Amino acid sequence: MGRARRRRRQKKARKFCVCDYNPEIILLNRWLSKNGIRKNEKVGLAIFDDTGRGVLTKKKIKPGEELLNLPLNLTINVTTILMDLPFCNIFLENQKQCLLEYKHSISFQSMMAFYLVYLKVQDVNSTWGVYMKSLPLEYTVPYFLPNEIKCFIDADILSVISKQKDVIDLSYNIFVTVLKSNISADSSVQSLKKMFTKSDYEWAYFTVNTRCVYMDLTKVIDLSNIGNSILNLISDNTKISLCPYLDMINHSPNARNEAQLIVSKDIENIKVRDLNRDMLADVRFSIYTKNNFNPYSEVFICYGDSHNLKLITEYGFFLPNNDLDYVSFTFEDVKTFLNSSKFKLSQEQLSFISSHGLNKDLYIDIRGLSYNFYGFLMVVKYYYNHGKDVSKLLYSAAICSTDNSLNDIIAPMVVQKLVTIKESVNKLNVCESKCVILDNCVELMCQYVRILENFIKC
Ligand SMILES: C[S@@+](CC[C@H](N)C(=O)[O-])C[C@H]1O[C@@H](n2cnc3c(N)ncnc32)[C@H](O)[C@@H]1O
Repeated sequence: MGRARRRRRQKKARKFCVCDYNPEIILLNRWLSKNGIRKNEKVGLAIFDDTGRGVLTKKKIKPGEELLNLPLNLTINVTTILMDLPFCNIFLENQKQCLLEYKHSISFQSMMAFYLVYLKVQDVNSTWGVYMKSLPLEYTVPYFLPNEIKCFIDADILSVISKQKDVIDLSYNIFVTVLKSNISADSSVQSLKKMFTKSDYEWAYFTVNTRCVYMDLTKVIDLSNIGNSILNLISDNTKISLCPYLDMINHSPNARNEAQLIVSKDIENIKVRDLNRDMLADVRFSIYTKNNFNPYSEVFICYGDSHNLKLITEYGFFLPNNDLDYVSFTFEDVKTFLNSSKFKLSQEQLSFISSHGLNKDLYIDIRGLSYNFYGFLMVVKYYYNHGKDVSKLLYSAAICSTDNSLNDIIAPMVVQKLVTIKESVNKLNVCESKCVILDNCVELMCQYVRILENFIKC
C-alpha cells in the first residue's frame, strides 16, 4: 500500500474529534496545570464516535509509561471533606446530635455525593468551580428511565435500580433532615440549604458512581482515631476519590494499569484533627499503563472485570461480545418450576441444596450452567439414585461438567424466560422514547436471548 493511501486509510479510521480547544477544556487544563498536575504530554481530550469523551494519545504510548500524576490536594477524597470545616459543620453545628443519631448510617459514596452538591451550589470561581463545570450534565444509567418504560425492562436491571433507589432515598432524606436542623451561619451552607434538591443529589450520586477511583489513604491518615469528626457517620470505608482528568479515561476490559500513592516517609498516620493542605502538599497519586497505545488511538484503563449488567446499571454503557454476561435465575423460581414438573424436590433434597450453598448463583452463561446450577440439578436428578453418591458427583462436577441431560430438566423454564424476554424486547423496540439508556437495556436483553438460545441448542 502506498504512503498516501495508507495515510488516507488511517484518516478514515480516526473516529474522533479533538476537544482540547473547547473553552471549557482550555479552562480545565489551565486550572489543572496551575494546581500541579503532571500529565503525559502525548495525551489530550477528544470525543470518540463509539465511547464519547475520552483521552487520545497523539504518539505511541508504551507499557510502563505514566499517564497522569496528580497532587492529592487536586483530588476530592476523604481528606478534602474532613478539611472543609464549613461542610463538616453542617453536621456538627446542628440542633440534632448528628454523630450519634446517624452513626454509621451513611455510605461514603453518599457523603461524597452530598459534598458534590455542596460544591455545585458554590460560585463557579470557588476552588472546585472549573472541575465542576467539566462534569457531565447527565448520566445514561437505567435509574433515570421513565417509569412507563421500566415495566418492560428485565427484572435483573430493575432489581439494581430498586437497590440504588433505596440507598439514594434513604441518604437524601437524612441530608434533608440534617440541613433543616443545621444552625451554621456559613454562606455556602445557607446556599445548600436553599438549593438542595433530589435531582441534584441523584446527579451527584451517579457522578461519584461513574467517576470515582480506588484510593487507599489509610497509611496517610489515622482513621482509627476519628474523634468527633463526621467519619462517625460513615458506614463503610472511605477508599474512593474523584480525580480530575483521570476521570476522563474510558474503560476497556483489555486495558491493564496500576495506580499508586507516592508519599514521602515523614507523612504517616496524620490525626484527623491535624489534617491540613500543606501537610499533604507532597502526596501524589500516579497512574501508569501496562499497555501499548498507537498514535491517534484512545487511551483506556480498566475499571475492573465487569459484566454488562454492572456496566449498564453503574456506568451507563454496554460492551458488545462480553463473555462475562449471564442470565440469573432465583432459587424460588427454579423451585416453583420444579414443583410443577415431575422433578418435585423433597425436604431432604432442599436441605442438601442449602447446606452445600447450591441455592445461590444459579445462572446460565455462554458456556452453559453455572457450577452451582449444575450441582443443584445433579441433586435433583441423582439424589435418590442408589448407584450414585451425590457428594462425590458434586466434587467431580467441579473438575468437569459434561452431563447435558441436566439441561433438559430446566429447558421448559429457560424457554419460558426466553419468550418473556423476547416479548419485552419487541415492546421496547416500538417504544417512542428512544435513548441511549433504553438502547443499552435492549442490547443487554438481546445478549440474554443469545445466551438462552445457545443453551437450548446444546
Ligand atoms: C470515568 S468516566 C470516563 C469519561 C467520560 N466519558 C466523560 O466524558 O467524562 C466513565 C464514564 O465514561 C463512559 N464510558 C467509559 N468507558 C466507556 C466505553 N468503553 N464505552 C462507552 N462509554 C464509556 C460511561 O458513560 C462512564 O460512566
